Amino acid sequence: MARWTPPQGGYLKMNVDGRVQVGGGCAGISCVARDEVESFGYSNIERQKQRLPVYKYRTAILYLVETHATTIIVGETGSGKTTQIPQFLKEAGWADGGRVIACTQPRRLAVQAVSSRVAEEMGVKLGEEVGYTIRFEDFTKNGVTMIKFLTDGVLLREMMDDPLLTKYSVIMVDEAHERSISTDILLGLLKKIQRRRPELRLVISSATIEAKSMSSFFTSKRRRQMEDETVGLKMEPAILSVEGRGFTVQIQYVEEPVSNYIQAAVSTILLINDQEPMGDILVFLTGQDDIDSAVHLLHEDIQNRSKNSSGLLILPLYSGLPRAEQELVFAPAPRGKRKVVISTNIAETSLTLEGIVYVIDSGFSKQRFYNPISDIENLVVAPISKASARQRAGRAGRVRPGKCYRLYTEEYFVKEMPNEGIPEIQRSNLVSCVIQLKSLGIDNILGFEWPASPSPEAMVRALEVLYSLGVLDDDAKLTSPDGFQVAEIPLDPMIAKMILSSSQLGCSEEIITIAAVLSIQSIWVSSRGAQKEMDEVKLRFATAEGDHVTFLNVYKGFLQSGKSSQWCYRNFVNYHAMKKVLEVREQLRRTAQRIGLVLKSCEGDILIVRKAITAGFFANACNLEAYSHNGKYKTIRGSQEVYIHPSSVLFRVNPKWVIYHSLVSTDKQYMRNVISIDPSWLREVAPHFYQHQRPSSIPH
Ligand SMILES: Nc1ncnc2c1ncn2[C@@H]1O[C@H](COP(=O)(O)OP(=O)(O)OP(=O)(O)O)[C@@H](O)[C@H]1O
Repeated sequence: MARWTPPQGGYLKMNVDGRVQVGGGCAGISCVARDEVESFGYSNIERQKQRLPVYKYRTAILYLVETHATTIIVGETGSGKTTQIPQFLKEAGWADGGRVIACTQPRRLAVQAVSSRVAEEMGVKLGEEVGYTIRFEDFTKNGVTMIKFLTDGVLLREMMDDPLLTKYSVIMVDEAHERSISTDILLGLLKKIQRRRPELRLVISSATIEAKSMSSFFTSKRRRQMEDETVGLKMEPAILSVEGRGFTVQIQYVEEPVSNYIQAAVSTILLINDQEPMGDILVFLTGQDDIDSAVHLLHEDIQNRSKNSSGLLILPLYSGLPRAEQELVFAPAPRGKRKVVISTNIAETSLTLEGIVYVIDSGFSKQRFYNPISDIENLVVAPISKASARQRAGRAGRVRPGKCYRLYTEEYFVKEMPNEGIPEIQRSNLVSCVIQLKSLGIDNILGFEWPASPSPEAMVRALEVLYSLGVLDDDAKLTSPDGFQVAEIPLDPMIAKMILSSSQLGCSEEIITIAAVLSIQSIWVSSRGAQKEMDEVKLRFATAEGDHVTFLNVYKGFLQSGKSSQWCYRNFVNYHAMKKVLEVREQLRRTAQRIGLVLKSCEGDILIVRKAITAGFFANACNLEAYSHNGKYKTIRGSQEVYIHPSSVLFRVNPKWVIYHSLVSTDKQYMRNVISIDPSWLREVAPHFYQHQRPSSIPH
């Protein structure tokens, strides 16, 4: 990850381009002038709806959906696709007779935000006519919910119980341009479903999608033949382009490339605060570490220098943040305060934060990159695409005109920034994806029709891992019962396998707690500027066995305290995260019971807990280099150089053999959540995987 040296203070010089890049047209609606901004009404929802560009296309959209199996709708960000199209469909009767209209989103936060907006617009209670489902959370009512927002991942899971998705009349796949891995799998499967259920309508909506390539994906000889069978219904997709945008967003670029985007973002916040009229600020950085640094720098400024900046209300936003803290970004800023939301690209699409007038775009995001040769998946800070940059700018023009400050030059934007990002499926580990397809009965994965084909190497790697986990058999079919059970658990197959093994070993209560903690980004609060104190407190829970066992101690302490928030505060434990752990744990216990696992505690026999972890994560085993003084490990498979992350309780302890849960890549490859193991367990739990290993590298 590139780290730039901070600039020597001072504000950035921005270069205002006269052209309006985002939101230029206002769709025939006259844009409000700045002095009108404050009084721009939120009151009349109906009037707001009618102002949206998509409103003029209502009849056209309904006609196309009626007459075409698939309709592709391309429209600028803010044109009203997400919030309005499901309502049009409902009004036209697509939810009559107990049928449901689905609208998928790549991100959980967007699902929640958009569903509450639509419920508000329709004047109904969220969870009734309009509901939502995200992993571990279902806010819908059978027979009552007519419009359901859900993540694309959840819709994939629903196919396991109902492969033809029979309760849905229309499925709208929103933000298709993001090309998330689940969106791509979903598109491939929906195409298949339409062969069996031509009456199912698809609406694929996107801000920037190359409509032609999506259209050719949904066009085939077979589909043309189907037109003769489906009287009056066209199987070839229709494409509709919704002209018009939200409000004007003026774009500003830096004159010279910035050397440190965090510092540059902070300087720009202060610049806006000093020089621009009231209005909230949304900043796009890459991840929690960047965001924490920016928040820290801003707080320093508030304390040390600028009196003005005391009027700032600073709010971080990232997916690992507990829900209650995420929701703060939606609340209006107190009078006289300017809200500054510092976010990852979680806020890039579908979200409307009402007060946002200014957007600061760092030009970077954290992206997944998987190398099938080394079998390592990293989250890397990488430049965003033009499509993302436009989405980010669009967050400023949602309910009033705005400004977007791009922390890169115009020349870079025009000449170097790629138009579109690489689809996630082409840069991800495919283990979860393969098991999902297998569980849906798609046996010929290599022959599956993908909107963008994944690499054969990644596919083979995934098959190999699943085979070694005992999830697939020699014919690459799901094994029974293990394979089917793993597929039923809505977590990474390695975690699912760990849970399965714990049921056999008699420690499922402990392993389910660990799985719940691992599904949360972090159970610790950020150090509140007291790193040393925090490290000391952490030591109270730490064990020489590693982080997973430490989590068990924290969980135990939390229960013994009577689930006290005070206890959490004293111990630097995030109370909301622990509440989430309880929730997820309950869900996992229910899933485990449903699929026939034995729920049992090992009453403190930590050795079998570590063995169960090894049964899921044997592929992540590492060995400390002989005579290594700097804690250098090598992965058993692939011989990659890795180190224990400083946040791990095993940092500096450096046991000889360890297993990690995930890798993060900064200046080095760091293992996060690490546990020490006995290497003889590796051959015991995964004989196939380690059979070709040099005998000397794994002791018997
Ligand atoms: N929570 C909200 N509060 C106020 N206005 C909102 C809210 N949600 C949506 N809107 C209004 O509706 C407009 C359209 O939002 P919608 O999400 O439907 O657009 P979209 O075309 O799907 O854009 P995107 O591709 O960015 O999601 C917004 O620009 C905003 O004016």
